[in-house]
Amino acid sequence: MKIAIIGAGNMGGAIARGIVQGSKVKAVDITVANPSNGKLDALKAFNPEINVTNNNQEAIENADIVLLAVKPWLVKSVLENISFDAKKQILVTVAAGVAFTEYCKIIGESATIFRVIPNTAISLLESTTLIASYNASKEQEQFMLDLFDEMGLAMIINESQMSAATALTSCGIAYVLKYIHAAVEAGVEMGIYPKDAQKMVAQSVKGAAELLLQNDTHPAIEIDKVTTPGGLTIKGLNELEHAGFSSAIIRAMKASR
Ligand SMILES: NC(=O)C1=CN([C@@H]2O[C@H](COP(=O)(O)OP(=O)(O)OC[C@H]3O[C@@H](n4cnc5c(N)ncnc54)[C@H](O)[C@@H]3O)[C@@H](O)[C@H]2O)C=CC1
Ligand SMILES: O=C(O)[C@@H]1CCC=N1
Repeated sequence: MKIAIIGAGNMGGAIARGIVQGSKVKAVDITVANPSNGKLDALKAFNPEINVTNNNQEAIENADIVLLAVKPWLVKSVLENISFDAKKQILVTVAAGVAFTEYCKIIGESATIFRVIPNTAISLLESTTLIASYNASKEQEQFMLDLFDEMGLAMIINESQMSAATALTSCGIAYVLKYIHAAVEAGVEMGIYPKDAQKMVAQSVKGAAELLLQNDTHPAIEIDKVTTPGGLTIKGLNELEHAGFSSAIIRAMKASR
């Protein structure tokens, strides 16, 4: 299985590195294309067996999968400037907010296409990756699921849920980081060194996530375990709600759909 990745940025670069560390595709079978050399040089330094090029057409020659990792507004021009073979090749795209119908207009309705939305934790193989398919067989879906499962947790969903799920996971990681940033600032104001505060908060967030993932419980049950009647936590929780915390999160998620 040969994969061409067009665009070596945050997503394309991290996916190339992630695939190399997995078991599904060999480094020699990956070719990454990017207009400038800096990111390609970094990939070569990571694993010299990865092929790199400045030429998108050269990258996709002989590829079974063409993975598009450019900004959404470049998708059309990049696809129009390569000779993608919809009979032989599978298109995988990470562009957020670009529907299957848009790709069909360029490469035809019979093409097999996957929309894949990772988040930036893919660089640590800790992504939540959403996958929607168009014209794909069960075997092709399973391959994509297995490929991205090696870079975190991958889930197959319908395209109709892609925008909402992207808000929760791919945009959502930024909202979690925003919470961490704010909590660290609170720690600094209360006299804790930023580095210490960041460790404390980040590990607390990791612990909270693990409680839910490993115990499969509800957040309210875990919150109840923390909250002593008349104690410290309830004072802070009520402050959060007076300031509209839950409402702000819900509005943020809905705004980024
Ligand atoms: N950053 C994120 O958290 C996520 C991004 N996405 C999607 O991933 C896509 C890429 O985003 P990032 O990796 O963050 O952007 P980026 O800007 O880091 O990477 C894009 C890369 O494409 C290259 N490029 C530009 N024009 C090109 C061309 N004509 N041919 C080949 N390569 C070209 C750029 O040099 C750059 O290295 C976007 O469509 C975005 O919607 C999806 C999920 C999460
Ligand atoms: O902000 C964005 O549009 C991209 C897609 C999801 C995460 N980052």
